[in-house]
This record gives sequence, C-alpha cells and structure tokens, in this order.
Amino acid sequence: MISFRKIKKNMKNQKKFTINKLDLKKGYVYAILGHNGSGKSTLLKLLYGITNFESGSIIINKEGFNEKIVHKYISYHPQDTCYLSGSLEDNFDYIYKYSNNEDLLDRGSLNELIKEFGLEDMLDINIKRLSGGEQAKFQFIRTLIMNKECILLDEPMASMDFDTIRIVEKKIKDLKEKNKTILLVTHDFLQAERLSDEVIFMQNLNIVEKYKSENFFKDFYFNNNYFF
Ligand SMILES: Nc1ncnc2c1ncn2[C@@H]1O[C@H](COP(=O)(O)OP(=O)(O)OP(=O)(O)O)[C@@H](O)[C@H]1O
Repeated sequence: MISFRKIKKNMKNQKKFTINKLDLKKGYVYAILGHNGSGKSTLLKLLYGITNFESGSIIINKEGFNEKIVHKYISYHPQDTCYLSGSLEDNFDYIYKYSNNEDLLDRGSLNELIKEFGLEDMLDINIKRLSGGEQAKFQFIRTLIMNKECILLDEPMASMDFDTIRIVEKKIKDLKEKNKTILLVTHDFLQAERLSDEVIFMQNLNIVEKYKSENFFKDFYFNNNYFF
C-alpha cells in the first residue's frame, strides 16, 4: 500500500500541485487521466523521488519514503526514452553489470522479452539510431526486468504500433495477476477502460477524484460536460 497525505508542491507561476489523500493498493491497475499539463507525470515523479515537494508525506508499505525504499519497491518508465551511449545490447549489459537490484530478472527472461518485442536483430545497432517505437520497446523491457512491486508507466505506448500495444497491454494484465501495482499515464481512454481497476482523474495540478473504472466510464466520462 502506498499513501500520499497532504502533499503540496510549488510549481511555476505560483501554482501548487496538491494531493490531499491518495491510497494505492497492491494488485491494482490505476489509469491516470487528464489534460496536458494537469500533473500526471508530476505525480509519478513525486512517487519515484525525482521531484521534491514542500510539505506532506508519502509512505510506501509502512516503511517511510527515501531513495532506498523507493528503489526497493518501484520501477519507473519516464515519458521520454532514456539510454546511455552504445548499442542496444550495451544498454542491456550496463544494467546487469552495474545494477545492484536483487529482484532483476535473469538474462534468460531478458532474451525472451527481446524476442517477444522483435528486437533480437537490432542488438548491435547504436541505440540512438533506433526508431522512436523501437526505443520505447527497449525502455518498456528495461522497466519489466527491474521486476518491482510497483511500476510507474508514463505513456509507454505513445509511439508503439498496434501489435506492440497488444503485447504491452497483455504484459500489464500479467503484472496485475502477479499482484503488482501499476500506475499508467495514458491519453487513450479506451485503453484505460480495458486495463484499469480505478481511474485517477487529474485537473489543474490536483486529483479531481479517484473512481472505480466502471463508474468513471459509465457515469463521469459520458455525463460530465467538462469533456465536450
Ligand atoms: N519541476 C517543475 N517545476 C515547475 N513546474 C513544473 C515542473 N514540472 C512540471 N511543471 C509544470 O507543471 C505542469 C504539469 O506537468 P506534468 O508534466 O505533470 O503534466 P502532464 O499531465 O503529465 O502533461 P502531458 O499530458 O502533457 O504529459 C505543466 O504545466 C509543467 O510545465
């Protein structure tokens, strides 16, 4: 269980990002929806500890909140692809060489994922020469092999093709079956409906409400003139 209480973060133009109360349960998929600039990425960055907040608290599994605890429980897929220099294979090798993550999936599992995502013939290519979608596949695989209890996904499918999206959606369902907690930022409402248990709806740097997905898509989404 992850709990946010009375979070306040100063943003640009004297605006404040706030979360009064938010509890995230194990084994749930949360879709984070909202307009551009509503604060979705900021929510993930706060939880991963890469942006600060002025007041309030985050507690992960009753253990508090610091870098060690974050890295024990959480993996993060940022909106932009991050990689180091060298080939695609080099970038996977760096993880096995330098990561001290005890949960890291083994090389066999990595190789299966590389095949499943069709990257096996691209391993020796300089990663910066790969297409946006191929780099996105790399980043998603990297997030999977971290093998953490809570997985933060910031628009992971934005540049993926239809077949790849199907694979990623299946992976997210499999992760849920393994009792992982997923926070998925997406602009695809149909995808959110397919995958999520609950919707966290954001507006103006606040969480408007957390809804059971069936209620959000049945009532709020269609009845709220905010959307039209
Ligand atoms: N560290 C920061 N300090 C001040 N303002 C910030 C900071 N990070 C983001 N912002 C601003 O806060 C707002 C929310 O940004 P955020 O990236 O969370 O939006 P988002 O909902 O993920 O948007 P999108 O759908 O476009 O990806 C934006 O207006 C952004 O410019």
